[in-house]
Amino acid sequence: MSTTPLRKLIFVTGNQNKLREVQAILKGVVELEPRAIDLPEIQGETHEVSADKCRRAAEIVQAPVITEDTSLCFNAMHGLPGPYIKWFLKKLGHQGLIQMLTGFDDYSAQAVCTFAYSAGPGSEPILFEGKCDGSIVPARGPPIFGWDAAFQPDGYDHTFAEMDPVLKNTISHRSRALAKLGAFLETQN
Ligand SMILES: O=c1nc[nH]c2c1ncn2[C@H]1C[C@H](O)[C@@H](COP(=O)(O)OP(=O)(O)OP(=O)(O)O)O1
Ligand SMILES: [Mg+2]
Repeated sequence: MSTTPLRKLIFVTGNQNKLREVQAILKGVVELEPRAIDLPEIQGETHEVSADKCRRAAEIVQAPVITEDTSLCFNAMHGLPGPYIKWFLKKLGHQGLIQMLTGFDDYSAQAVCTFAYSAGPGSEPILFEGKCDGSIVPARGPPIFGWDAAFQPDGYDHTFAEMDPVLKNTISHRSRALAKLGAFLETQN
């Protein structure tokens, strides 16, 4: 019985926690070559930020590449902070995120993950989006990965930070986006 060699792909990200999850989810599908480059990010909607990151990454590595951008969208705030969540979290912490919503009284939120694939420099990125509905809660669980401790997915009693990582990786925004990316990569050869 012959086995097809795994497809290799460069994943540009400055975030080790993302990388760990993506490697776990894509295990056996794609062999990732990580590049820890912190790409500049434009302002705009999530899909615009994602596509721009991928174009820049393809220029830098001069090869096929994937990048990813994650948004945390508060429904009460019509999707904000969205792609700017990194800076809100950095300045305000978990407690500040929930305080932002006390005036609205609506704590529902959506985690959105957008992968982008470019076949190389000058090749327009293709996007793969995954979403997970939930709510912003007082932080519970180890504060290891971003806002995981403050996000509780709908239908579960635990925050992402409290969950077994295997469970997070089966229900998360990231796993849903990667299911689409994986299916696309299967069609490429
Ligand atoms: O599943 C997640 N659970 C909790 N927090 C998360 C998750 N995924 C991203 N995050 C955090 C990281 C950063 O604070 C912001 C997204 O910003 P984002 O620009 O996509 O990530 P980043 O700058 O850390 O890495 P990259 O070099 O790939 O852009 O939300
Ligand atoms: Mg970033």
